[in-house]
Amino acid sequence: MNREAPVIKVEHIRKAFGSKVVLEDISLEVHKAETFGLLGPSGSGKTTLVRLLTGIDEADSGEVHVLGVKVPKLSLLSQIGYMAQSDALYSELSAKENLEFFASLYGLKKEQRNRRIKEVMEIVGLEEHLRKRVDQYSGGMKRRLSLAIALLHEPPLLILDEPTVGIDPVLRMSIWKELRALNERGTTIVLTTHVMDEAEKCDRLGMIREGHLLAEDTPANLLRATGSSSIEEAFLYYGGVRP
Ligand SMILES: Nc1ncnc2c1ncn2[C@@H]1O[C@H](COP(=O)(O)OP(=O)(O)OP(=O)(O)O)[C@@H](O)[C@H]1O
Repeated sequence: MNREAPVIKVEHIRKAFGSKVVLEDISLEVHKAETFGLLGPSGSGKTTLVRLLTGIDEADSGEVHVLGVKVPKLSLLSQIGYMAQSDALYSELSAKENLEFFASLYGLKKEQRNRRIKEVMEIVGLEEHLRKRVDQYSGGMKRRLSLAIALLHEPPLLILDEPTVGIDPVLRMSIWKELRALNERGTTIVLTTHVMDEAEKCDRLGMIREGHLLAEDTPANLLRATGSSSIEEAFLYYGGVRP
């Protein structure tokens, strides 16, 4: 049992776009140094939920607290490394210039900035492409650069929207290793995925479908509770598909 105050506390949030309800009565907690995965099919509301956590969007009702502060709060942004699904990069600039821009935004001093740029580019395996313009990057390379930017200022909370889409299995494995190392150093991670084997790697999983949180527990407990042999089967169980 984790007795520290949760890093994220979501209470009964609801979000609609026009008449379409996208999230309905979602409550969950994420604790320090865990990796919490949001698993759900396309359109289930994962991106909407993580955007509410960052404060980019606001819920219609309910509350979100991050690191003890009610969201949205501008000062929280320096505490969060957010990797959006669509890459927010300056394509006419080099990777280095992009990283320098974000580093200055986060107030990193020159020495720290240079050290971190080197470190994060090594983590994502792009150190050889530092000076290349982003418009010459492949889709997967852009994803990796976006992840590097999210890691740049060593935030205590990482919110990653589909971080490994378009990334090859070898690099994906090394990124997971790095995420684990970050956990061990105290970083809390929330990520979205619809890849089942990736979901299994999370400490806890929230299964989301059509804006409802179907279940939330460790992968092992979800398997046990549903008598499933795979996370995919457990997801189908909670979704009402019983073999
Ligand atoms: N700004 C918006 N205006 C209107 N509808 C929106 C908006 N943003 C999201 N939606 C709708 O909300 C629903 C949930 O979208 P969301 O992007 O959160 O899903 P997702 O689970 O992240 O999907 P994916 O895995 O494909 O990214 C979808 O039906 C989407 O069309």
